[in-house]
Amino acid sequence: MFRDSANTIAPSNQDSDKPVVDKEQPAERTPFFVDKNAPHNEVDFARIESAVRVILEAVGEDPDRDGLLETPARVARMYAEMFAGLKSDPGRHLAKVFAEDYDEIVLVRDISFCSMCEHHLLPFTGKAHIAYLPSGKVVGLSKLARVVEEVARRPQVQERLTHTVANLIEDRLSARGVAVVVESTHSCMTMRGIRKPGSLCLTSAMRGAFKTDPKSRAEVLGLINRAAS
Ligand SMILES: Nc1nc2c(ncn2[C@@H]2O[C@H](COP(=O)(O)OP(=O)(O)OP(=O)(O)O)[C@@H](O)[C@H]2O)c(=O)[nH]1
Ligand SMILES: [Zn+2]
Repeated sequence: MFRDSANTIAPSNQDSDKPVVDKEQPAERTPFFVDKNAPHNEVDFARIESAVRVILEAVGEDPDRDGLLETPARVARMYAEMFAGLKSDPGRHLAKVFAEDYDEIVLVRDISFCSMCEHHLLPFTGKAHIAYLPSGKVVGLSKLARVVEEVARRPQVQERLTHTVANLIEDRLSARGVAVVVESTHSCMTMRGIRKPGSLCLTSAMRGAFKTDPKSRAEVLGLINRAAS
């Protein structure tokens, strides 16, 4: 992330204590924080907006009442954000690697994510833990979180999220082993339907040595499950 200079506030002038906005900045401004690597997906805003109007009418609401006037546009923006990873290639984050003579476990734990259940279009949120056994090259740690973030931004089931991340890391890093464990709460099980707040869904995908060698598997699961110190 970086701070966009176009959005900086000029120092106070002598007449007022209030900061003044730099006159040089363009009328159309980019967001204050811009993450150039964030996933991006164009959605059809107009169609989402008209669909949301239809849904509001169908549930007995008046989409023209004050409080709901901007709701269709808000929902369209929300879907653009929630589904930003739909057409992107999350593997691109694993393209830059560093040669490193290290062949033990690399684990990034507790990567928070928010995804969307494809059955109900309700969020499921939780944490992903990613471990791999490098084969001569390592990747920047943040890139593992970027992969999770991007794969999460799709409508899906947790199982697919889990094995998609594992496959990407195995393929792109030629890792000797990959372990991905995902734990999350599904709103469709807590807010509606069976209504079981507190229920947790755990999924795992093991590849290479973590799948075939019980000792490696036990070691990585021990690290993942280790209580935070
Ligand atoms: N395997 C799996 N199931 C999921 C996931 N997210 C939601 N589900 C389940 O998808 C199922 C959809 O079941 P359906 O019977 O088609 O839909 P439903 O009548 O709304 O189901 P209920 O939630 O039981 O009311 C439900 O059991 C959900 O709990 C997921 O990530 N993985
Ligand atoms: Zn669901």
